[in-house]
Formats: sequence, structure tokens, C-alpha cells
Amino acid sequence: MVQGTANWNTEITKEWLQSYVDDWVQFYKKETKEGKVASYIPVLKKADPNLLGITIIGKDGMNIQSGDVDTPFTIQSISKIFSFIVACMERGVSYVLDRVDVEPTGEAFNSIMHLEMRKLKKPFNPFINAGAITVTSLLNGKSSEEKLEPIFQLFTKILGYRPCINEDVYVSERETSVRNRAIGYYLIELGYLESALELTLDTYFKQCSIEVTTEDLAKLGLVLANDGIDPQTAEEIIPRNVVRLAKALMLTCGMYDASGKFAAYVGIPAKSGVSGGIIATAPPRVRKETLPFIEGCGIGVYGPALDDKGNSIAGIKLLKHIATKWDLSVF
Ligand SMILES: NC(=O)CC[C@H](N)C(=O)O
Repeated sequence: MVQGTANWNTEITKEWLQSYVDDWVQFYKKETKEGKVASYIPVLKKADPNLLGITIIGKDGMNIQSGDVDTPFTIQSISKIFSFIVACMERGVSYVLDRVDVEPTGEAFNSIMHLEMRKLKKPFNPFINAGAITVTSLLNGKSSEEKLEPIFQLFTKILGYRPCINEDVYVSERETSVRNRAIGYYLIELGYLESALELTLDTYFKQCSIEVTTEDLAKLGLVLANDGIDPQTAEEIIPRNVVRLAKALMLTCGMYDASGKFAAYVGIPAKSGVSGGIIATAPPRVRKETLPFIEGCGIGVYGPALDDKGNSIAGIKLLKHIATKWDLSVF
């Protein structure tokens, strides 16, 4: 039985929150049975569909972890937030937005349809594959290592360690991703790719194969919640205007063609990936009563069993429950 609505008006202790989150994770874990792990990247099929884990980190350092938090997974589409951020920092926001729009598509992330419609001025947003591949082509550098280095540096600064690329996933995607290649060819024809196709795709596959944990996603989400400033060091890691754009895109386009429902029922900027990860970022709220994580928090979720839109099936339900109980919505 899920514990009911609490009166959060008493002092909020870590133990107390932990017991709630443990209870909720256990409750939603059975929902994993309703989903399926991604299979179009062959290695992703090896994931255990029963897993569900979450990490929540507050601005004050409160760190709640529950469920299967020790299994690393590849970041996949969540990387699109950070390639977009780095491209904006390297090339300037207006340069990037001249080449990708900020409109949701209502289509699947790997849809080609809009590229074929000649009315299109530019890819709809940086979180669909067409937009993300375009953004990756804008990154400075002559090799995939050079292009990815600023992303790795950003991660290293926030996470306190340098994450690795999962070679098996990278090779598996590189060898099977005919659709991303097709998108790449369309982008060449339309004049959007600024670096060679092979280099761009190779960089894109590698960025998607960076291995992370729910704690890593929570730390990244916390910096976004805190307007780009690292709460521990007070250093501005990402400029405010770039973070604002990234979060607006997460809210409108982050959960594929379920983004509208997620905004309506959960109400926090979030981004998911096909490996089953979700990053969410809850900004500070202004309320009289005391609520958990009132100063904002970052959340990382892992649950590889996906729903029919490609989002972690149990992860979404867990996030919805937590956001409702703790009133995390930005609206
Ligand atoms: N939605 C995703 O996470 C997709 C990322 C995956 N690497 C792809 O390009 O197909």
C-alpha cells in the first residue's frame, strides 16, 4: 500500500523521506511488468526489465536513493540536453537557434516525416534525432574526441569524475542505426550538417553511449534546477539564458510525444532516454508550508522497461506520484 498524503508541516528528516520513497519505489516496481526494454539497439535488450531506481538530490545536499541505483546505464537521448547546452556555449544561442527550432513535434523522436516536408525551415527541436544530430554537427572539433571533450568536462565538473563511453552500446548502435543514417543523409541534402556525416554520427553515437547512474542524473538535474550554478561551489557552470532554454525544451519536448501529458500531470522539466533513464529538474517553489526539497532538486530515474512512447513505464508513474505528493510542479 502506498503511504498516503503526509502533512509535511513537521520537520523533514532524511529518514522520513527515505521511508516514503522506499515505499513508493516498491509499489511502482510492479509496473515494470507492463513495459518492454528497447530492442532496436541490440545491446540494450540485455537490460533487466524489472529494475527501478531513483536518486533525488536537494540544493542543501540531501540525497535520497532507493531501489536499483547501482546499475549504470547509457545516457542516450538525455545527452541531447548537454550537447545543446555546449553548442550554445560554443557557438552562441542565436547561431544554434538559426539551425534548430524550439517547437515540439508530437512525433516519435526518430521520425523522418518532417524532414521530407519541404515547408520545413529547420529541424523542429534539438531533442528529436534530426535536431540532435544537427546540434552535434555544430560542436567544435575535428574528431569525435574533440567534439565531445567540452561535454565530458562539463560532466566531470558536476559529477566529480569523468564518465566513460560504454563501448558495447556504442558499437551496437553504430552498426545498426540505419534510421539515424537516413536522417543524416536528409540533413546533408537540406544543408544542415556542419561537419562530415561519419564524424557527426560517430560523435552522436558516442554521446548517447556515455554511461551514468541515477545519482549522476540527479546531480546534473540539480545544476539545471539551480539555474546553472553548482550549489556546492557557487560556480556558474552553465549560463542562465542557456539553462532557461534547455529547461523550456525539456518541458515541451523532453518526453517525446508524451511531453504534453508529462507537463500536465507531473509538471517538471524532464528528459528521457531509450535505455530507461529520466533526468528531472524541480526548481525552488514559493509556498508558505514546508514541503520537501523546497529549494529545488535534481532527480535521476532508471527503469529500462519502456511504455509505448519510449519512456520508462514505472519511472514516469513514480515521478508523477512524487511530484504530486511533494507539489514539485512548476505550475
Ligand atoms: N530516445 C533515445 O534515447 C534515442 C537515442 C538513440 N541513441 C538513438 O539515436 O536512436
